[in-house]
Amino acid sequence: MTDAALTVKDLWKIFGRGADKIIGTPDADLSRADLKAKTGCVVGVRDVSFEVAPGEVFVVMGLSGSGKSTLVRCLTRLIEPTAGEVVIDGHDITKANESELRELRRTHASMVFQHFGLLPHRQVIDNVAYGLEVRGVGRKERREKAAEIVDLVGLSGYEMSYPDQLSGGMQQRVGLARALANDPSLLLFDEPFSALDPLIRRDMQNEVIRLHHELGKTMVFITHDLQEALKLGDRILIMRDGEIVQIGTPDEVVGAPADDYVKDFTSEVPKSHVLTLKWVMREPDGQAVDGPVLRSDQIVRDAARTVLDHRGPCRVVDGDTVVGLVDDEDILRVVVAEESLA
Ligand SMILES: Nc1ncnc2c1ncn2[C@@H]1O[C@H](COP(=O)(O)OP(=O)(O)OP(=O)(O)O)[C@@H](O)[C@H]1O
Repeated sequence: MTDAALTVKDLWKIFGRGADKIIGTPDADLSRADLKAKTGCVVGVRDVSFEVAPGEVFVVMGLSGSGKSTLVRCLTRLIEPTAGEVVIDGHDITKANESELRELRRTHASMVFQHFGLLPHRQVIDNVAYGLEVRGVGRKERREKAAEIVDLVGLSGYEMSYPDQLSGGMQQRVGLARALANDPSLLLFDEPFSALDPLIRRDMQNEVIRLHHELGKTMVFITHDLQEALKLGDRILIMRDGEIVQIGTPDEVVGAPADDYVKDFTSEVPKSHVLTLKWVMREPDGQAVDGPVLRSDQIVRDAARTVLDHRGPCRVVDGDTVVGLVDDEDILRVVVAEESLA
């Protein structure tokens, strides 16, 4: 038993007839293309395991067709997994019967979709209150709760509007409010901002960050956009052909990409915005050093001014221990590499 908010163990989804007979046979080791050619079945998710800690923002990213949507839908059995285990908040989703599953979806895991899925004939307030209504919460109480959440997502004044009177960004705020109204322990986002204009999209990302600070909910966020993943994620799972290629913090994914697929994703990222000093520092050489002391988990860009303003190397610490030194050259190496990309 772990205290993870979400545990996914040996999860498989194979689409097609006879899919459940493939796992455990040599055919399960075939590549996606070979399995399709031999059996007609398509691997959506292949033997995926990971844990998400309470309060963590866990991003799943990969190119189109890599299996992100299938994975997130398997978490609440909107798609039935072929094999494996999913435990949310101590509840084994894979063993739940229909009514337990409905209850789990209502109270433990809410989903925000790209196509908002709002009820067009209902006002904002009743869209947000819908989940509470289904749970049998009385009209007065659910409207009060919904009004609170509408305010929380910045939609005060629009309670009585209908979805088609709102912009895409605002509709997605309603989607977010509706998911939050159930007070779930886990929020699942399936590419929620992909259809929005870049500026609105940025606003919504900031909104998610703000809500996360305020509410501390555990989040699983699907995206194909690395910038979005780096901005939001405490950790990022990178998928290809249904499989995990790498799981790491943003600086690990950028600083030590697992293979060329990940390297390709990260090659255009401004490294100084993501890498921490840990990735650029040198070994301490035993010489006495004075001046500024910086934390190893500080982002290079944020530390740059201090380092560049100081003559000679600065100490980098982990707690009380000096773990390295950085000087102008170490900082400039990252920044100059970045400029050569531009
Ligand atoms: N119902 C289905 N039947 C057969 N194959 C499917 C089905 N749903 C998805 N697939 C296949 O499973 C693989 C993973 O698809 P999935 O939609 O999960 O990828 P994705 O990473 O979410 O892509 P996108 O970003 O385009 O949504 C793809 O090869 C897809 O064609």
